[in-house]
Amino acid sequence: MAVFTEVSREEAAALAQRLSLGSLTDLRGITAGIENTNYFLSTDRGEWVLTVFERLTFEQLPFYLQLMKHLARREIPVPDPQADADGVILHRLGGKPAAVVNRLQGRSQLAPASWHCEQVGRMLARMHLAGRDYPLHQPNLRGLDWWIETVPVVLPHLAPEQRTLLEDELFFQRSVAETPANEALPRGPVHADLFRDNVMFDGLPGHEKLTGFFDFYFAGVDAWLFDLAVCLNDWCIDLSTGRLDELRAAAFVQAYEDERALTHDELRLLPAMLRAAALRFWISRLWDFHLPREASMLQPHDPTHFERVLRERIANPWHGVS
Ligand SMILES: Nc1ncnc2c1ncn2[C@@H]1O[C@H](COP(=O)(O)OP(=O)(O)O)[C@@H](O)[C@H]1O
Ligand SMILES: N[C@@H](CCOP(=O)(O)O)C(=O)O
Repeated sequence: MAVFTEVSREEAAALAQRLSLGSLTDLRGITAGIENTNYFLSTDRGEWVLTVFERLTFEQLPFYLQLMKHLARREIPVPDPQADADGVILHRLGGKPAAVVNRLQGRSQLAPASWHCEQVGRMLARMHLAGRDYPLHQPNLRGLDWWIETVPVVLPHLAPEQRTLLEDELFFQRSVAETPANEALPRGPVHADLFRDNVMFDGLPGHEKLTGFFDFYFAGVDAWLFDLAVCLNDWCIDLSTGRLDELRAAAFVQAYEDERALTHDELRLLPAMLRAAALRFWISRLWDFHLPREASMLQPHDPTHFERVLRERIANPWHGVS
């Protein structure tokens, strides 16, 4: 259950009115999600999602909300934060930060085929290009510095062969990070967590169309290739073995490249970046699993999945579409 902060109908109606969204007709708590309180808010003018932020602060939120606004203005289908008459998009409910965004239609595609991957790949590249002139800056807070800080915290909970893998991979990634090729990678705002459950599709089975990307609260400025690698590891994978599914991966990358061709350095670093993306989520899942935060209400994700993916990416490097 992900309603940590109760919002009354009166509070929601007043906020909807202030944002010129019409008269409230329905307010329903959303059970999915682990970080924030989310409600579907309906008015006589449409459907919206009201989020009360439980972890992110008033100081941190402008980077994420303004990024969504920036992308929405450039016709990337992402939730568009609604402004009041003064242009303010960050609101306050129960003393906590809150936002209202438009509701994306449809549902997540949890068993994607090539045509879903193509649509996500194409839109990912468009999103990267649309973010080039985004003026705010925040690093990827789950990047290399965070791995260096967190690996020693999780190591004591691991078996000897897992420790070796984790330490060796961190060493490898630190060396890659210092190379000129890595420094030359094109960068900009990235979603950094664009898994299947953060994308919506709508339409009849077999004919689904992408309706949007959401949950931008791990976004930051990083290499575009990192975003691509995170997606390949989730959208184009055989979940039981961790192997990349060549067909879906090729469809994803080709569609991405229809919008933006990968550079020579990106192609060269793709195998290392697929390892980096697996490492990132192995570390965060280990951290959630062994050091659960007090407020966490849901079962942590299985860390062994990303350990398997990492071993697989090391054993069978994937160099992209030839
Ligand atoms: N803009 C949106 N449009 C449609 N559904 C949304 C939107 N934002 C969130 N949701 C729904 O709410 C659920 C929880 O959102 P999520 O961002 O994953 O929460 P949390 O930040 O708590 O992890 C999603 O799985 C999705 O079903
Ligand atoms: N995608 C990550 C978890 C991030 O949490 P989210 O539910 O907010 O997307 C993972 O699978 O480990």
